[in-house]
Amino acid sequence: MNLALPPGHPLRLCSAALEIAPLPPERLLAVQGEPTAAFMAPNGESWVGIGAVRWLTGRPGDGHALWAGVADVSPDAPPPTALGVLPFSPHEAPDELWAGLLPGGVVLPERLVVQRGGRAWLRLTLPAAEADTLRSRLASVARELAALPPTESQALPDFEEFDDAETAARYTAAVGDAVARIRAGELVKVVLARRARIAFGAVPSAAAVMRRLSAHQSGAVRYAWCRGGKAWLGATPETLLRLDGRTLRTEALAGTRPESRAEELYADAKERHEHAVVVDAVRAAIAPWVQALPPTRAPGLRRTRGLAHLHTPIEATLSAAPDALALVHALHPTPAVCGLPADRAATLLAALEGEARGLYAGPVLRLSADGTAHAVVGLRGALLAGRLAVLPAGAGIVDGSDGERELAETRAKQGSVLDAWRAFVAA
Ligand SMILES: C=C(O[C@@H]1C=C(C(=O)O)C=C[C@H]1O)C(=O)O
Repeated sequence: MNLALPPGHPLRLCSAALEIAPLPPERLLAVQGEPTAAFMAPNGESWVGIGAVRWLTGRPGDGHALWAGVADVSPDAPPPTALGVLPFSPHEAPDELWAGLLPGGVVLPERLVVQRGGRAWLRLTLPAAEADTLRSRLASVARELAALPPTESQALPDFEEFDDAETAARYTAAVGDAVARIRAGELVKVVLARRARIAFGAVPSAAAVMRRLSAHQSGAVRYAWCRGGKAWLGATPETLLRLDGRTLRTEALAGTRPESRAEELYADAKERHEHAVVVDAVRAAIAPWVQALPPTRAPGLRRTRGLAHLHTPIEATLSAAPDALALVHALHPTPAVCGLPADRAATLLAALEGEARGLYAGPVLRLSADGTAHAVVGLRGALLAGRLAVLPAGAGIVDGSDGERELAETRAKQGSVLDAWRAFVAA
């Protein structure tokens, strides 16, 4: 084996890949890892990482540290790829619910299964000192994966929602408070979230929960971060950024209706305002990084199963070599999940929500060694802890927002997760 770097150095890693038989990516969530992380794109490409050979906080500049000293001996296979999740706010104190899943970070997985174009590869990355064992360990991990039982096909236990009335009343009151502050000129927009709490009759497998979401929301990016017996997983419609060479693609996604009433979004001044605030903020965030901002354009619609959003794609060419993590930090949090001005909105939402956001609305990352990257926003998700599932969802509050309507919007967003689970329970 011809490694470019001398073995024996603790900072050196070697990485090799082996083609394996494709398998449902969700099945891999049953493999215990510290952590197990998944990123599944609508085009069928998926990455599932198990364990970590490097685990960084995800600060700007960490990208270089991820790949430094990694010798890839399988350059014809899909490249080494890091996966990660970042909290909504690095300043928030985690509560009991999120303990174990936080602080997140960016992980170079020890075992990585990449699938694309109907093919699958297992990649193993190890300290270079263990390079001699790479091939035999690849073969034995491949055998273990091939023998995994199909846990993703298990039926989901029945479930029910509890304590909704109390949190619903608190939410409508918080919307009233926020509107009063917006009218007083303190801020322009704030996104307020609330949790739905679900009790399953028995502990569900994360693989089966994820599979229902994948089947129902195949047009979304599905993600998972599992650690210490808990999982944060979901199917999000929102991309924070995509990088391919110097091409940067981002978007504004805000303004919501049930899918059957999607066309109303165009004529609704409040939704158009909510959306325009996000467009302006995203353009301002990328302005220092790009050669030229694209002309502004009228929003279109993004339809997910059950919901529709106003959507403005924004594409530009970067003026220098990309640093995906720096761009993620420049864009996050957009006013689609926080508000405007961002600092006032963050303070207000923390006070009014009264519960930690944890990984909800935080960036979910796929960073590949070939420089391509995709970051999405951790929405439409559920935190699984034993028989409990907690589903956070929010709605953008501006002048003119009504508490009951915003509450209904958060329920509809939680419904996109619950409907996926129900569809299977009823089948
Ligand atoms: C905050 C959420 O969604 C965000 C808020 C939206 C809105 O206020 O219209 C729409 C899409 C997302 O950007 C969520 O799903 O929890």
